[in-house]
Amino acid sequence: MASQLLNVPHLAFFPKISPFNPPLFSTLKPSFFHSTSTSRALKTSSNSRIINLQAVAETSSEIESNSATDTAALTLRKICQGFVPEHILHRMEEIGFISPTDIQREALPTLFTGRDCILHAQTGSGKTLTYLLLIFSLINPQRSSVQAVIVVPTRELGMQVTKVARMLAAKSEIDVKGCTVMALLDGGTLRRHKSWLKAEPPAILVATVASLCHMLEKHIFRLDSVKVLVVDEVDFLFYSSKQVGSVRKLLTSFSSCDKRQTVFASASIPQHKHFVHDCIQQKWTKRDVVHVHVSAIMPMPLCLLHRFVMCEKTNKHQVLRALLESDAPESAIIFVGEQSEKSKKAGNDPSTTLLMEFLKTSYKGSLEILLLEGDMNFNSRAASLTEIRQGGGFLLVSTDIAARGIDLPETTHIFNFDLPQTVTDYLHRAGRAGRKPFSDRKCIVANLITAEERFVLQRYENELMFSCEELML
Ligand SMILES: Nc1ncnc2c1ncn2[C@@H]1O[C@H](COP(=O)(O)OP(=O)(O)OP(=O)(O)O)[C@@H](O)[C@H]1O
Repeated sequence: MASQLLNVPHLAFFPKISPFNPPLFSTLKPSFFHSTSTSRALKTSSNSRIINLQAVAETSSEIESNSATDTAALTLRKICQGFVPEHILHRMEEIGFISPTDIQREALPTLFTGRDCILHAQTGSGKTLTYLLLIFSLINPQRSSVQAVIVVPTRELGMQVTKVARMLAAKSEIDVKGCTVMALLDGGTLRRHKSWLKAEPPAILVATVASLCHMLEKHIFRLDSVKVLVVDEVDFLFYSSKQVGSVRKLLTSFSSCDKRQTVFASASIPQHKHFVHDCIQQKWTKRDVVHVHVSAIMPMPLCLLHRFVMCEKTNKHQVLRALLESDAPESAIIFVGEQSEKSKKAGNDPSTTLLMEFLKTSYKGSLEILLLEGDMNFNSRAASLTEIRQGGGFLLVSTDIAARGIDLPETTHIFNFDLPQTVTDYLHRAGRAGRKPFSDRKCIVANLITAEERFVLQRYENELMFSCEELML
């Protein structure tokens, strides 16, 4: 193991809080929200709509948990017994899911009562298993209809969720028919899926928004028999993707919140009180939706140690190589910014290509160098992740496409070769490391910044409440 990683001094967390720069990540706002989170009635900047948050408080409720209570004896089996079929519980334990994570302990009892929930917990905290256990508690594999839909933002996340669902649903003697899980993802062969959906609908459908809406608009199937609708990375789908219109349609036109249980999940729900309000007002959820907020005062996992190296833009490749040599990560993701339209038009090579070329010629370590970016075709994207999952250490050069939801538990280091554009992006990129729920292993998030970018990183530190140590090379 790398000496750098083992010898990192224990960082005390002294968030830099100033009255002008409030540290509450929960008050982060998409640009169309007013910034004052404390007032009861707020005006949105875009349409002067008055929001009465009191109304939200009267209907929905919030479970806020910041510390792990003494529940050593509480197992996932105990929480799920009587709700989740025995053969799923057995599989769950075979895979190694024995003790509940905080979100599983806090949310599952509420989910089993049938209430809509917003699962709001740190990256790598086990939200996927939480909603999958709910789904397995509700579906009947003997029925030939789509009973649960999980909506995800990217094909990669869809493949990952499908894999976990299939692992849990693996055929058993009890469940003779087996529970079918279909991945309906952008870039797939929709023709084959159309016939499959019509002939033998799967019990669980994991889908990206565009592919799902295409099938619904073409009347290939309907959501009538859907008991649970999950939207994973919900804030991304609502605030950052171009598909927000389709997501809204999915929640209100193609199905009704009264007829299903709705679950939203993310590690970041900016302005969550407004979001809960919108859920109720827009009928995305029922009125008594529960916001389960775990580690509300600690948005990022404590096992992440954050550092920065100040350097010239022109010197970043060399600095990265020096960091790779000194830290010798077991596996790492190197995040690079998207190429701008202007740079594309000018015919420049994207930073990802330049970095790949540099690493291939000058990195002398043993890790496999792989690339993942949106412009690659779907097959190459799948090949990169498949190679990673086959084991062995990797250096994955990626744009933000790998920042959401991707679970590569062996990742010990994140390098922000380019600083992320937003504080939310920082949280999700950093959260690709430190993904072993009960491990106290420290992981490193290293930022390569220019002097002018220091204040941006400082802002991220304030808002996400972490402290970044300067590293001198
Ligand atoms: N109860 C458990 N015991 C052990 N490992 C678990 C448990 N629950 C989940 N995990 C593991 O924790 C890791 C992170 O889980 P998951 O991908 O669901 O995180 P997440 O909360 O969805 O994170 P993100 O917000 O980044 O998407 C996975 O490798 C998963 O297998």
